[in-house]
Order: sequence, then structure tokens, then C-alpha cells
Amino acid sequence: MSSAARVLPKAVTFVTGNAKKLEEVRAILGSSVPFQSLKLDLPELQGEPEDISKEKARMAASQVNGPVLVEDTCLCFNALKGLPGLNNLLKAYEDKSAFAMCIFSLALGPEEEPITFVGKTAGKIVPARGPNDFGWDPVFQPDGFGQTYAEMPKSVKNEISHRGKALALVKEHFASANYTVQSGGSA
Ligand SMILES: O=P(O)(O)OP(=O)(O)OP(=O)(O)OC[C@H]1O[C@@H](n2cnc3c(O)ncnc32)[C@H](O)[C@@H]1O
Ligand SMILES: [Mg+2]
Repeated sequence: MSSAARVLPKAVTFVTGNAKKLEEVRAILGSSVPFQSLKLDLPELQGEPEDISKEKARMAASQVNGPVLVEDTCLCFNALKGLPGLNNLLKAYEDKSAFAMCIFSLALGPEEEPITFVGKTAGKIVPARGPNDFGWDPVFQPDGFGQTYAEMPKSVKNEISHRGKALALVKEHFASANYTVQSGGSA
């Protein structure tokens, strides 16, 4: 059953200061989720990843006074019980397995409960290979692949990555929620 369209006062703002992230989000979402991007100074929060993400979305939605999407990513090491950590720390451990995790939160407005979307990709930490232009891409080799994130074509990374998986859920949500933007709200 299709639900009535929910009217948003303006297009969704994707809040990030990271140009490489933005590039991937644009490539993955295409025209399926219309958004604009904005860099905001938000405090770094402590706590459980999903709680941090929701709180970040609430703060961003009140600054923007409209719908926002925020994203946090971590490279989490199984030897450190899933904690994010420094690659050098891992040298002391036999277990190099890790997972990349991406959490998006969508807040439709400052007073609305954010909705969270999580994507994870398992892999291992390896000596760096490939171009060094996006964070830890050269040291993360996803399971089932012979290349690090940095070595693979962008389209392959986006297909299998933590970010790609989380954004597939975001896309599904937008497809079923049937949002429309109020006329006069910026595209
Ligand atoms: O403004 P925001 O969106 O918060 O951007 P950020 O650069 O602070 O990003 P995060 O805190 O989410 O990311 C923590 C680090 O992980 C890096 N990172 C994020 N996604 C990555 C990916 O897909 N591949 C490699 N490194 C990544 C990123 O460059 C940061 O150094
Ligand atoms: Mg950040």
C-alpha cells in the first residue's frame, strides 16, 4: 500500500566537511535522493555510534531548520573488540580483521526523531596499497577481494562498501516514504 506523500519544507541537506565522502554519496545516490550539501561545525560527541549519529542529526536539523542527513564512518578493529583505533596499534595483534561501518541519520526537522541506517563491510588491515587520497582506503582490504578499497575502481568500492550498503537503505527509505519538497523549497 502506498502512503500519502510527506511534504518537506525544503530539500534534504547532507551535512559533511569531507569532500571525498560527498563525492561518493553523490555517485551512489544519483538522482534517487535530491539533496544539497553543507559543512557545519558540530561538536564531536561521545557515546554509542547510533546515539552519536542521532544527536548529530538533531543538532544539524536545528541549525538548518529543515531536513538533514548526517554520516559518521569508522574503521573498527576486531582485536580491539570493535573499537576504532590507530593502524599502528594493530601491529601488536595477530588478528588483523576489521570492519568498516557507516551510520547515516535522517532527521526530517529539529523536533523529529532521527532514523538511522547502518552499513558494514568486513575485511582486514594490510600494508598500504593504492592511491592515498581518501583516509584509510589503502590499508583496508574487504573480504573476498584481492584489492584494497584504494586500489579498486570507485564503482566497485561504492557497490560493496560500508557507505554503499548504508545508502542502499537510505534509498529504500526514500523510495517508500514518498517525500515531496514544498514548492519554493530549494532543490
Ligand atoms: O564532516 P564529517 O562528515 O564528519 O567528515 P569527517 O572527515 O569528520 O569523517 P568521519 O569522522 O566520519 O570519518 C573519520 C575518518 O575516517 C575517514 N573515512 C571516512 N570514510 C572513509 C572511507 O570510505 N574510506 C577511507 N577513509 C574514510 C575520514 O577521512 C576521517 O579521517
Ligand atoms: Mg566527523
